[in-house]
Amino acid sequence: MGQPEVKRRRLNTGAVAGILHSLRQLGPASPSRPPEDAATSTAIQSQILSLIAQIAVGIWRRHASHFESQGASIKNEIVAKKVKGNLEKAISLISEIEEAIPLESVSPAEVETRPGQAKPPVSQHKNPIFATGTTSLVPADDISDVSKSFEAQLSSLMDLYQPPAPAEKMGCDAQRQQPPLKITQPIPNKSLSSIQHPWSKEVEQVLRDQFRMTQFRHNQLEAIHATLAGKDVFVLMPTGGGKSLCYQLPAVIQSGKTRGITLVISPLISLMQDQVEHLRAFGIRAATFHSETKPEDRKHIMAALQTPHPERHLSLLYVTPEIIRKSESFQRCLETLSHNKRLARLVVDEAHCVSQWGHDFRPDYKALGNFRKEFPHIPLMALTATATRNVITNIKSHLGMEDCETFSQSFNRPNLYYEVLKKDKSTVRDIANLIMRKYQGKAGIVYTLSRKSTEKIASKLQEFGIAAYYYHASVPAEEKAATQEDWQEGNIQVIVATIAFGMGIDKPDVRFVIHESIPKSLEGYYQETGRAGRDGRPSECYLYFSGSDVFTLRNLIRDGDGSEQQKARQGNLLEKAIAFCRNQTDCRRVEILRYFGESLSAAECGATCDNCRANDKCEMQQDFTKYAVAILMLIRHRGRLTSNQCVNFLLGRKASMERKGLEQYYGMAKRITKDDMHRVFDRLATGGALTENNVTHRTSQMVIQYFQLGPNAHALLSGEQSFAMVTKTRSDSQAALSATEELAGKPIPTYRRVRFVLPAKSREDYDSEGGETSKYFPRTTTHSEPSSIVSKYFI
Ligand SMILES: Nc1ncnc2c1ncn2[C@@H]1O[C@H](COP(=O)(O)OP(=O)(O)OP(=O)(O)O)[C@@H](O)[C@H]1O
Repeated sequence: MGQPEVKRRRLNTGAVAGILHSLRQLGPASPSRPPEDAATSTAIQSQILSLIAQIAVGIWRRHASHFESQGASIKNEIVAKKVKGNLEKAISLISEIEEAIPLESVSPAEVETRPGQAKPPVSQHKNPIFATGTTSLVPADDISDVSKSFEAQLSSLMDLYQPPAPAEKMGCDAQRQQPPLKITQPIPNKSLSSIQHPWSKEVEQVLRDQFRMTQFRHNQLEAIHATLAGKDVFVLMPTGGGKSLCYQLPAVIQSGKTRGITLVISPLISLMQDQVEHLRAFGIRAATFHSETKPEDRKHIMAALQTPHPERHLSLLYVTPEIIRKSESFQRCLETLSHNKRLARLVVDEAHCVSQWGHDFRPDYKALGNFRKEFPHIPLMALTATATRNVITNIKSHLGMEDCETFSQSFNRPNLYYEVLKKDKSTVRDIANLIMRKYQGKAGIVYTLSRKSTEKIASKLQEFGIAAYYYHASVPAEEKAATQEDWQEGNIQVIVATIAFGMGIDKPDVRFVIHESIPKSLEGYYQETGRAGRDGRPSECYLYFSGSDVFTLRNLIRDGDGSEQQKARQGNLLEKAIAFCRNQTDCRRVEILRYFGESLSAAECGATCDNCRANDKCEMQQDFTKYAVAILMLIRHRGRLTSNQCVNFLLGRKASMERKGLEQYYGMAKRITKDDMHRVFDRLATGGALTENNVTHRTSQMVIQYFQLGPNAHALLSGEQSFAMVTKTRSDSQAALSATEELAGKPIPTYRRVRFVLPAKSREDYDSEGGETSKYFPRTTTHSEPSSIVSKYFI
């Protein structure tokens, strides 16, 4: 029987228009909705609009040949309409494009034999939005790929847009049952009245009257309840998610299980001061205590802490970890506080600084490990926006809070677009053009590696007429504050900075973050890009990648003062960042989230990264079964292995592993790239063929990320299942990036032969994370464990 002919389906703009009509009917803020909903509604509408524009551009790209003459102008117009927020016009332009695309007949056989794609059922689309008239949907169609991801995102946005449920049905339980909210917006219509705790009423009142907020964001209330109940709490929230409220609000509650002062450890003096000013504006008593606090203020604070009711003088005290470590008189105050049962909790902000495994370890944070031993009954709260699973294990074990309540949230920042570009001699000019073309009057940050290059790039941008200014650790404090303020107020458009700039920045409308050079780790990259789009509106992140930057960073690590183990750790973080840059296949959003142990389907990216958007990819389905099985066999043989041990052995690279009995596997993957082998490994882990087992090393306290066989290993080992992976390359950029790869991809031994040592002067030119901190918390060589190999140079 002849198979029916199907037609490629187009995006149904009529249905899209229908959705927008319903959105308008729902209204931005109906009288029954609390005011915060208006912001939510606007943010959702703007995301829907952005999706529509992305689809339009996607369709245009895929069918550019049909619009030789008018294509570019239509695309530009759509982008312009998107910027102006004109929904109707954007939709009608999509229709115009659609009209120009002829429906093509495709035989099912052709659809089925397309390489690298699963067999699609030829059926009507399940979602009525996309099931149109008589035209059948062929999911393998490239347009429907776009519409599928659009559909997924749109339906989750529509879920957020549901009319409010009756107040009595909402409450703590109702909120817990909600799927994790990926957009960091206040949870709409959450009733506070049904929360049953002795402190519930007071919490509600303080939120409204003192913090002047109407809603809690995702996990805030849960974290507050847990700490008020005297439990240890670990809060993982994306940048800008609202971590501060989780400890600031409980600090003023009188009806919790623990009373008195909330002690907050924070790594940056300027950050503390901002927080204290903010709290004082709300009428909350707060103070800072650090190396620069005037003696009379210190005396005053310490006297207050020793009174029977210190909370009458202070609710929150922000201190640097260095004070906890060094000041004996402060230690005595803490003992008195604890003895008087007036130390309500210890809060460790930016808790990733505790972990030597993380990207921004601070030796002074290490001393916090003693707190639990000295004050076993004081509840702890640790908060961070960037921590991989093993860093989390490390922080908890170091602070002695393994049994804490953990509140984690998706790290996904759906409004951010990610793109990696090739860096060459004209990069600064390209950056200037990009800013002038796309970001007229919009704020942004350009990150670069060295202090000198911040100054050079800023002056180059100024030559183009861009209001740019530099910022790095050795800029005098007053100038730094003035630069930040000017940028915050819009007098400076672009800050060109080392990583010294950023911690604690709460500017909502940063529209772009450009990395002019590769970041030292993906945690750093996530944190730095996280400064864009805190208002939830679409914003872009560009990273310029070059082999010479990799070369510089590898040498900085190699020539650092740390132990071999520490260098290996720093090297590992950098290698992951390099692999991310060189990857032209996988969705960048998926890769970032995978790094933090979170899984997301590429469809959910909705073409908001360069790899998902690229239409010049050449796809190939490759069978990697023998390599996947080899990984599993090695791990079965050894019980557990790290991904590097395993991959290096198969690649035939220097491996510490005993080869006896495993000779057949050593070097068997020589022809495969290291990145592809890591991709195979990662996919086995996400597919359940491997399971992660993080182990804290007893003596060094390092967390080692081991992998063991997982429940789905058997199917591969028994030959029941094969393992294929799509490899894609991008035709134009491939040549360009592989040229840089030639340098970047070279193993370290090559550099050893041509020993390259950065002159000491140039090493000083690089900043560590929170470069300002180094000034206040000098990391001297007397410390046995330097904070970070790279940062050692910069202090
Ligand atoms: N429930 C809420 N309702 C409205 N605004 C809120 C709420 N919670 C926090 N905010 C606001 O959100 C912004 C970000 O909060 P906050 O500075 O605590 O984020 P963060 O998680 O510490 O971010 P980062 O990791 O980047 O420092 C602040 O302006 C804060 O006032």
